[in-house]
Amino acid sequence: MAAALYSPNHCCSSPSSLAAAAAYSNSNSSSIGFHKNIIIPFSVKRKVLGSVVLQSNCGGGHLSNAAILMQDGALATKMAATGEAPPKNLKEGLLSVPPPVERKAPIDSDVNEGKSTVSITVVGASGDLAKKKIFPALFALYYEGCLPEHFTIFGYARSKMTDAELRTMVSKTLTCRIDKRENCGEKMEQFLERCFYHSGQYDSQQNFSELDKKLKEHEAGKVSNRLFYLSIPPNIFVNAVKCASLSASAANGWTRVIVEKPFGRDSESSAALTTALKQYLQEDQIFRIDHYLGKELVENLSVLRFSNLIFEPLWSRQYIRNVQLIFSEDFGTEGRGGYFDHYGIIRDIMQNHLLQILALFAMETPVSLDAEDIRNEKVKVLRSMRPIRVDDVVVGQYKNHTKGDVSYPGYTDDKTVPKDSLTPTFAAAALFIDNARWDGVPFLMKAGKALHDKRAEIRVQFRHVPGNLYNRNVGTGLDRATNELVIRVQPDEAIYLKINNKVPGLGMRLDRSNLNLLYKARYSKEIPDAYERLLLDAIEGERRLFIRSDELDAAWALFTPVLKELEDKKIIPEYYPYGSRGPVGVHYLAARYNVKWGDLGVDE
Ligand SMILES: NC(=O)C1=CN([C@@H]2O[C@H](COP(=O)(O)OP(=O)(O)OC[C@H]3O[C@@H](n4cnc5c(N)ncnc54)[C@H](OP(=O)(O)O)[C@@H]3O)[C@@H](O)[C@H]2O)C=CC1
Ligand SMILES: O=C1O[C@H](COP(=O)(O)O)[C@@H](O)[C@H](O)[C@H]1O
Repeated sequence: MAAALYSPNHCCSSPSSLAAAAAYSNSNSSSIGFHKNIIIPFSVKRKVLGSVVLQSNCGGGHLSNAAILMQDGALATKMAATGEAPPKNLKEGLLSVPPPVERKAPIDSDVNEGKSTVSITVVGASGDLAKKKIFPALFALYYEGCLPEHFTIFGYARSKMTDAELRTMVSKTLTCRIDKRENCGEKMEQFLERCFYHSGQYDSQQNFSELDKKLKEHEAGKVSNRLFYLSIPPNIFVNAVKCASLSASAANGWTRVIVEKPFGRDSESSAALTTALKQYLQEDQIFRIDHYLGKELVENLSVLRFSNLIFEPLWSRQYIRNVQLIFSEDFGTEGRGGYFDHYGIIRDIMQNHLLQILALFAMETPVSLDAEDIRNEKVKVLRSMRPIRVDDVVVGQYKNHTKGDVSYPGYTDDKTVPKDSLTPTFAAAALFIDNARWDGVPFLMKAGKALHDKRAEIRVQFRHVPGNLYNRNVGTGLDRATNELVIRVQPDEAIYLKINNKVPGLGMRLDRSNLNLLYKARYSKEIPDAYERLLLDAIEGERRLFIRSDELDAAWALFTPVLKELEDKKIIPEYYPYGSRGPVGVHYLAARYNVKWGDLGVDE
């Protein structure tokens, strides 16, 4: 029997391991995979017309190598990324190899073959994000066998720490999704042994040269690739990039820099940041992270739309009445008030996370899944957007609230926030895309902190069924009877479609039900954290989920004028109690466009 095996390049490239896996797959076993010649569990096994396709834990759709077991038992590999032809002696019609999902970005085959190294430096390693997200994500990748064979992780910050102290700090925070898994302790030990620390200033080339020296020792003469993750406040981005680039760039491999948001606070400062970064880096070395693009359900948005015939034909003004992009958190700016007060919720969430989702949602079909093709389509959406009117924006700020014995602080109770701050902790806005597909469709965004629940979702409300035979049975709630598609990004990831159906029985009464794909009911595997996907992508040179500079410019061009107007006019936010549903103004905004917020309805 013939078998076709697909594997991500970084996990599985050895022909002998592929052969072993192929043989194993033929033995009617449960799902398998392979890593460094050792068979490890895989998550998915599918039959494709007599061939067996395996996907690894490291990438799902990010497939790059296909190993083809031929009839005579010989094994050949096909580099999907290079488009190399299948082996000549492959008998025609023997195999059905589904087209690989190509990653056209250069796949670092040297890394996979163990010839080169990847050094990851977390700049700002002593900080909140590094502890909370970056180190746990790196460990999860290591646990899953997704990091290259030769890798080293360095923490870099001003704080004085030894390697051992960094390891202790990191070990305390590895309370990630992996921590209850088999062999977690052992894996963690192995992971920590590959973590080191260097203390230095962010603007000292001398200190970065010292780091370079240490990195070289670990790279041991191999081709070196270096990834710097800037997990530091934005005012020191440029200094750190300058020093890293001039004094610690890879000598003979790639150098990439992940930059955390905020990328400026308006068009001007963002452009200045881009110009400054480009003094030291090429655009293709800069990976601007928007971690919402790494979330599973956001990643699934294009799959849902472009791989299901039933959605794409409805995806326009003809059938969609409005789209809602909703973000809410049930806690305030606790601990981050100093940062937040300079930015506010529009810059913190709307201009990046929600707008990126909107662009993905509304873009035309890209030519391919190639990063540039997708980003080209997103930019077109952003550039087709109508300027936001200040009247189409509602801003709010949370105030203190006591519930029972518990007292919740107001935003300005934070000592790092000025008492008279007008910074919005909540905002809602109506946006429009002036193109043929979306003309006149309101895209309503809403984002807030210290609200009654935590959620991020996309709601698509469809139009009424014309001449609906069943209007009579629906009664006056015609609005409630329209279909709604909900993509719940978090928590409890789900995609559900509200449909009308008949209540069973002899009468004719209509009911509203959900066709519900609840991920935790459908899949036993945990959903990886967004940072895992994005770090892996950066290591692989996959830019699809990172923000290109022209996307960033277009996003700022949309929001800068309205932000300026809100700030110049000193618009006073509507105050809402901590833990409430937010300012009532959002209902007036929605009503102006004949919209009802889906999350505030009776049957959300
Ligand atoms: N925390 C979060 O949840 C999120 C953070 N971000 C972004 O990620 C980046 C890092 O965030 P976070 O970890 O919270 O930041 P921190 O405030 O924790 O700063 C990270 C490290 O930078 C150094 N640092 C802090 N302030 C200064 C300063 N004024 N001058 C020089 N060095 C300083 C400190 O290290 P040392 O003193 O040891 O040098 C600190 O440990 C920021 O750009 C932030 O906007 C984005 C999304 C979410
Ligand atoms: O970028 C940010 O995102 C977080 C929310 O991220 P999530 O993955 O936990 O939903 C938000 O709290 C923070 O203010 C913002 O800077």
